[in-house]
Amino acid sequence: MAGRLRGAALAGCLGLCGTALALLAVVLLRAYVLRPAPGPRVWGRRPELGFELSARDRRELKEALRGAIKIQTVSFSPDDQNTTALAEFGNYIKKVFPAVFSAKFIQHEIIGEYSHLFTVQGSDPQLTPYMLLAHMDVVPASQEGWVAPPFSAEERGGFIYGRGTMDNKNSAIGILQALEFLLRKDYRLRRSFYIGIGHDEEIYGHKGARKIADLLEARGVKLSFLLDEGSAILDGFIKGIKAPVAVIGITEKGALTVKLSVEKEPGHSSAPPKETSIGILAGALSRLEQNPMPNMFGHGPEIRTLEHLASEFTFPLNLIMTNLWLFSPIVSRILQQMPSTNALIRTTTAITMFNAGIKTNIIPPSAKATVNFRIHPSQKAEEVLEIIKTTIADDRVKIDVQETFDPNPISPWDNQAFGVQIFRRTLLDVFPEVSSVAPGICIANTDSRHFAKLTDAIYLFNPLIIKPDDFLRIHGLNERISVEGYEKQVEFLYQLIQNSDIKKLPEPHANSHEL
Ligand SMILES: CCCCCCCCCCCCCCCC(=O)N[C@@H](Cc1ccccc1)C(=O)O
Ligand SMILES: [Zn+2]
Ligand SMILES: [Zn+2]
Repeated sequence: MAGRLRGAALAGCLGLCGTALALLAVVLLRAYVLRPAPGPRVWGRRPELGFELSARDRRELKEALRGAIKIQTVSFSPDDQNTTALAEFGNYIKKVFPAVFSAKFIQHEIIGEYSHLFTVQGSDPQLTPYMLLAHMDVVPASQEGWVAPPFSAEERGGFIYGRGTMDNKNSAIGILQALEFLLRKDYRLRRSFYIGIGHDEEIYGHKGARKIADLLEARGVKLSFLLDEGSAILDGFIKGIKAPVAVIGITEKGALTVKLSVEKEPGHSSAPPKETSIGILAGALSRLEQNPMPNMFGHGPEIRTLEHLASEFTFPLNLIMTNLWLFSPIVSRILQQMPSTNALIRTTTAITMFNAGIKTNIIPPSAKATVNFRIHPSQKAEEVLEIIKTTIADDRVKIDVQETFDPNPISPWDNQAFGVQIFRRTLLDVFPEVSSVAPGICIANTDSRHFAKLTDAIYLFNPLIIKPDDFLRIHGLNERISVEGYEKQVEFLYQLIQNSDIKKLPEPHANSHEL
């Protein structure tokens, strides 16, 4: 009997060890043998024109950006914009980019009073055009807390400081600068493209980008791809990855802004009711904050980001990332620890405004708050609204939806995706230190969502190397760009325009490490 028991225990143990070993074997096999091929391509041609800058070009490039930063194109709210500055910006680009404005094959139109649309006619009408998008308006900036005033464009230690240096005059001016340099070198464009520069991106883009999109749609335009702001070359954002990695947004989150309000009879504060409007609203807000929206890791493209970057991680994280089918619970717990990575895996909840009370001894008649949700790609606004109602669970709290839109559809990311291959090629040309290019999610919103009817290939990427510290400067204090970083951005755009002139993508080549 004892022998039989021992035998059974041994068999059980062997079974368990066997299962563990088999699991380990599968993990290793998947990690090292079954890794998906990155899909490299062989590109015969290099951009025709190299990006060599004279001292004069360098000065001109820097001063063009600095001049634009000094124009205070601030969007305060949908009905409060600095329209004088928006008009000045239009005059400014005309002055600074004479070749762009005088080329016979470039049509310039002003849309919605202040936005700009450039139609650059290439020599080959058979090639489907693409579009580069940017915006000129900026969010307000406080005067305090900056090392140099936010509209001074002061240069310090190799950086230009100012509102808009990263979001997003660097793109607006950078695109025009790249085209200006190409035109001055008599580059003959083959593929047509559009440049859109919106004037109200920071307040939803209804008068600028939306109108540009409507006009192009009415003209029957279809785009091979569209590139806008929204992600970057990330350096130090992800624990365990040392090298900078290019994460290109293939979708952006949706948004839902709700106004919550509670109305109550006012009265004398000496005999207060059990609950005031402020107390009731504060309770509702606290419930929203204490009960974050569900963790959706694995239901959206965030999992593809990690899979693409798996080989960038050091051991044993590389093993974990290659086997997310097994380790995703641990990974999702790690991701939710940092605000920027937490934003990738769930709909975020941000209480952004709170107003209540009129005098120290009056029971407040009303309390109001605004809560801004950014919706994970796997959810819809309607679903999020239901969760909000259930979480608040108090009929005294009135919920008004202010603005809402669902997440963008997911753009293609494969060997046939023209834009993706062009970005990869251009990154290789301009940022050789970047070894991985991965699809990702834009955690904020951009003007690009207005263009969904013109293309299914919308990509969000700024060719700038940014560190977590830089991310805090966007909409924050001391927004800045390094002069070198801006030169690289212009170089990227300069080469991207040339690379896009390719007729057809080269065939994938299994053994090449070019891309
Ligand atoms: C892996 C970790 C990921 C970290 C992400 C780092 C990404 C860095 C690039 C960030 C670019 C952000 C672009 C922001 C554009 C922007 O500010 N959009 C605004 C637009 C808007 C304005 C009013 C109301 C709704 C929406 C916004 O989203 O608030
Ligand atoms: Zn922006
Ligand atoms: Zn912004």
